[in-house]
Amino acid sequence: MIPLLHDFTDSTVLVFGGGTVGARKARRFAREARVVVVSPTFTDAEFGDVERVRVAPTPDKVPEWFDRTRPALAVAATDDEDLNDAIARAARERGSLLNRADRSRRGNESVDGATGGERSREVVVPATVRDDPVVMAVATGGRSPALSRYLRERFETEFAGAGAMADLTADIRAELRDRLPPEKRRAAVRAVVRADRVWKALGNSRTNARQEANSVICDMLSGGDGR
Ligand SMILES: C[C@@]1(CC(=O)O)C2=NC(=C\c3[nH]c(c(CCC(=O)O)c3CC(=O)O)Cc3[nH]c(c(CC(=O)O)c3CCC(=O)O)/C=C3\N/C(=C\2)[C@@H](CCC(=O)O)[C@]3(C)CC(=O)O)/[C@H]1CCC(=O)O
Ligand SMILES: NC(=O)c1ccc[n+]([C@@H]2O[C@H](COP(=O)([O-])OP(=O)(O)OC[C@H]3O[C@@H](n4cnc5c(N)ncnc54)[C@H](O)[C@@H]3O)[C@@H](O)[C@H]2O)c1
Repeated sequence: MIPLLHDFTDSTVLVFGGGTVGARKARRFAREARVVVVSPTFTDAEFGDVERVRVAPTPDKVPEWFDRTRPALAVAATDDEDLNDAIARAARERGSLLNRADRSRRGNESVDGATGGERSREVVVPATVRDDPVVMAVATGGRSPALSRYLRERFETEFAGAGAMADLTADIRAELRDRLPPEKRRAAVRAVVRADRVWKALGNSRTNARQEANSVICDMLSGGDGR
């Protein structure tokens, strides 16, 4: 599987299942997509700004929900395996992406009678660290979601300030565009993102970080390594 970032603006995500997992997926996609959650019961957890439909479709009724909502992505998060299989079939037939919460992937093992190729529209939801405009995603091929979560927590601590660093270096790159030749400009930006003192300064204020970055660039241009 190859990670990609997908823009869900103006798209619909159809979630089946109103349990803890359905709520987590609904929250995740509601930041961008219109989300419809279909389930006979809804847990107390936060679902975000979503449309809830309180029904329990049988497998033969699932395609109607796809026709009604035309989802870019469907999430099968019910505790009913036959229903999750029907959701997977409908997603394949209608050309929607599919996220199955009830199956970790083990090689090409058959799921709902699908062959490896037929699972080509399946997606895994990774553990995600977001510090806009930076996003980091972790997956384990479905083998160990607990490890994904642990690594995500480590990244959150280790890379605090990454969003601010992206903004800072974007500004620097724009300002150096007319002042340095491309090779030197790239070297300057690389020196800044690698400089511990800039990361430390980002924890205090952006003004400090900018000053540290300028000094790293001066050092670099005069032959030092900038750290
Ligand atoms: C990353 C994250 C994103 C999210 O869901 O938002 C996510 N699971 C998270 C947490 C988590 N899930 C589970 C535990 C308990 C510990 C454990 O079992 O490991 C914990 C940890 C916890 O809760 O602490 C149990 C579990 N998960 C799946 C199954 C079914 C199965 O394996 O058959 C079962 C067993 C059910 C059972 O039998 O009990 C399946 C999937 N879970 C995935 C994603 C996909 C694979 C991602 C990958 O490749 O790593 C995949 C395949 C499908 C999907 O959902 O996309 C989110 C962390 C968010 C965060 O905190 O950052
Ligand atoms: N991806 C993950 O991280 C993860 C974690 C734990 C469990 N799981 C798997 O995901 C499934 C869901 O987990 P959960 O903890 O949210 O379970 P849960 O039992 O809390 O929730 C299941 C939901 O499905 C709903 N449902 C039942 N029949 C339905 C129907 N016909 N149509 C629509 N909705 C229906 C139930 O009302 C309930 O809201 C589990 O069965 C498990 O296999 C995945």
